[in-house]
Amino acid sequence: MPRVLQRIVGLAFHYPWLVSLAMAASLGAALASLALPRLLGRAVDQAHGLLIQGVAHAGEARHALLVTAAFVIGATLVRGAMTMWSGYLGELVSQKVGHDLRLQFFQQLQRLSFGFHDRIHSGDLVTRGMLDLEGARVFIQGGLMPILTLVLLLAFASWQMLATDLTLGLIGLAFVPFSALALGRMGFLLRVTWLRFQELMAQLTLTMEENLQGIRVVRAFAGKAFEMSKFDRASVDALAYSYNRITLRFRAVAVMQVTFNASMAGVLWYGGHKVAAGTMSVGTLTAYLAYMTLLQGPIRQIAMIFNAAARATSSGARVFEVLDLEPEIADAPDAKPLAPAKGVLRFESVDFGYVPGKQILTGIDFEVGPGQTLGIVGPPGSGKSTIANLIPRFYDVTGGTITIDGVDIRDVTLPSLREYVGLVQQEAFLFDSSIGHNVAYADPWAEEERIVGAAKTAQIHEHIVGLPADYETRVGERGVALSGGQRQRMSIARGVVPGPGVMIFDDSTAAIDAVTERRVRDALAEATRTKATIIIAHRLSSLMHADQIIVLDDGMVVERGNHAQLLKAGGVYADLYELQSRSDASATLEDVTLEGAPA
Ligand SMILES: Nc1ncnc2c1ncn2[C@@H]1O[C@H](COP(=O)(O)OP(=O)(O)OP(=O)(O)O)[C@@H](O)[C@H]1O
Repeated sequence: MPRVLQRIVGLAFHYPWLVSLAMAASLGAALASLALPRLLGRAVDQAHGLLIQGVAHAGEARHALLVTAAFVIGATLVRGAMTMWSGYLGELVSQKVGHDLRLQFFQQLQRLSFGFHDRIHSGDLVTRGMLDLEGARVFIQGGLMPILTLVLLLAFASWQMLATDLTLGLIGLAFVPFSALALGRMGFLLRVTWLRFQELMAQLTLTMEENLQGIRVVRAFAGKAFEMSKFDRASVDALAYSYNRITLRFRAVAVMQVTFNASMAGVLWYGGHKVAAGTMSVGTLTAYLAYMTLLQGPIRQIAMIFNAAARATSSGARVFEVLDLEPEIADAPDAKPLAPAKGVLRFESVDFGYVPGKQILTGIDFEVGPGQTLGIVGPPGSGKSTIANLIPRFYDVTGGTITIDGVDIRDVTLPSLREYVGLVQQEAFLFDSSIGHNVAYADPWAEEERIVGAAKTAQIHEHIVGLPADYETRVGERGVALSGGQRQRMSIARGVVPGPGVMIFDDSTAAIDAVTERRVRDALAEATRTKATIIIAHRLSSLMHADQIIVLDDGMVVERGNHAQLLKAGGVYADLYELQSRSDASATLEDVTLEGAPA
């Protein structure tokens, strides 16, 4: 059995009692089924006896026939009840395993580092967590549970047929090698087909997800036809693989059915001759045929089991591939919770690259203590957000160190570090939940006054109280009911609630108008009075009050000082300030470089 299937079976055995009961019920169903051919054979012989003996022993024979008939009914009832129980318990176990796997998968997605999420698209992960996981789950009820009944039925019926009459038994089982060959071929090809099908489903999910997220862009740029053709291509390919799968399955079923029917005809022909010659009773031949009929259902089912096994092998491999990953960023074995004394954040010769061989940051040095503000400015792509991502250890530095009060952040536990570092990101993502829940996301037990206080700091309180259910108002999917600036202010409020020791604002006021931004800034200055604060911005008015400003270019610090010192130095910062205060407040350092120094 492939390792993936062994693992799935292992998961089912986390419920040993349920599995044992289901197996016992399967066993009961198989035994009851196996009793039927013999009973039927006996009934035929008894009826035949009644026919040839005439009235001589009619009462006795009729009684015997009735007893056999009662046994047939009893065996049928037992088989029905046991089949129902094994089906019910099998489904129960598989649902429990599905639930466990879903939880493990979701937990793993939370554990895995940003580097992993950069590499694998969320659409692919959604497919693995839903469709592939389902493929692994259904193997338990559709593959593992019926297998015991099938093996028992096949083994016992074959043995009975061979033991009663070897030649007739061999004729009856002649279909087995052909069926095994057809099944083996089908199983191998199906595994490949299922894998490709799952990959295509991931591609479809990805396209659909991207389209829903970017529906405004698609509509604005009339991209409907292009997106439709992209989706259609993947969908047509997936359909082709589905056809391929169905064809493979039905081809194998056809081989099995034809060879089975040929064997059955052989049994009738050879057995008929024996009955005619008086060397076999009609009842024995009937029992033979009944055994073969009994095998017909399982043989059809075997094709389905092979299909379920092939699907589970490819689907399970995709699920376990994610579950087996170790997060690149994890607590060191001897990590201790962060216990900051003063709360001084220091970058010492920090180098970083997202991928090997492509350096993004080089030799970054700075220090920011409690009550101090560091401003970071630089052209787009110069590495400002990357600096912000390194502080809560979304990624680890590739050179140098980041310390808090002299302790390397790689030596402290991740939860304590991330609790200590508050990051208000560029993209103001909001959950589909109430305003209050969104603001208090980092601390769901925050008292109302803290939530309201944070909203007031972010200058969004007035707007919230004007909404139909103020703090209970639901924010639409991804916060579409709010404007860009309102979402950014919500995001600032959310960053302020937990009251972390280091606050980082990554271009988090870009969508807010200049007047409101000034008010946010003043309120934030008060709220972050005792914290180490980092402000990343293109608009210099957002960070000119900072104690220290660093100017980044291509991942390196090219200028450093406070606003007055930088103006005096007359470098790119001074040029940008000139440009922004003269005309264009949204001008960036890229514009300065493009334009050259303003006149
Ligand atoms: N997850 C990532 N994987 C690989 N490269 C990345 C990743 N994120 C950013 N980069 C690259 O790192 C460089 C710095 O990006 P970063 O987002 O830090 O710039 P930035 O200065 O914040 O830009 P902006 O002002 O536009 O926000 C860019 O060249 C970018 O393409």
